[in-house]
Amino acid sequence: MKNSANISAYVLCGGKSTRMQSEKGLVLYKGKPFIRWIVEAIMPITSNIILVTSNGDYTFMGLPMIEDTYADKGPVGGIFTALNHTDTEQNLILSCDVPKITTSLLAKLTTESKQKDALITFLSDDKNDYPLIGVYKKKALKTFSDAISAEKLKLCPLVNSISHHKIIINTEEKSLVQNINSKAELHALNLLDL
Ligand SMILES: Nc1nc2c(ncn2[C@@H]2O[C@H](COP(=O)(O)OP(=O)(O)OP(=O)(O)O)[C@@H](O)[C@H]2O)c(=O)[nH]1
Repeated sequence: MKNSANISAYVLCGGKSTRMQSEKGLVLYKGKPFIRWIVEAIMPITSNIILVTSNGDYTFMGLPMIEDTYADKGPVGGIFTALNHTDTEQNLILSCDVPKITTSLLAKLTTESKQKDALITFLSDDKNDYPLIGVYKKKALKTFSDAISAEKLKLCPLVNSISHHKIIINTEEKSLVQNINSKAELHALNLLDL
């Protein structure tokens, strides 16, 4: 069931892709660009999907695109741009480097987020937080604006410093949230999942 009136989705496609050395959201997993895998996983949750990027190479997706309000502020700047733009309380925010993400994991995230008062709900495991697979309330905007003013641009400490709820993923789900940052990781992914 679509609930596009209640939730927006923003995929962050900015940054430098230094480790991948080519635009991360456009590299191929099983012959399909990362961005397409991610958007297809989001579609059953909401059709209100926006890409946060100024890179015209993403226009083939046929989705709205918005530019960062503040350039070169990393994911914190991308999230600010999304929360400043949105007109929904709930906002699914994803990075463009998680091609194995699934609709069912995103549905778990969005459902739990609605039941919690926390400003941010995101996935986590025993070692890592995954704040770029998260739901951010519009009310979190001030946190991001303050962080940019103070040049506090590290996302993990920031999300842990305000009201948040972590959804602990199980062992099988760990491979679904893997972010692919380099050519070596991409190569391994395509080899393992052939
Ligand atoms: N809109 C926007 N997205 C960003 C920005 N910086 C990073 N991102 C996105 O945030 C996610 C995580 O990015 P990182 O892996 O931390 O950084 P990166 O610049 O993409 O890659 P590296 O240069 O290899 O660190 C990815 O989806 C990026 O596209 C930014 O300044 N603006």
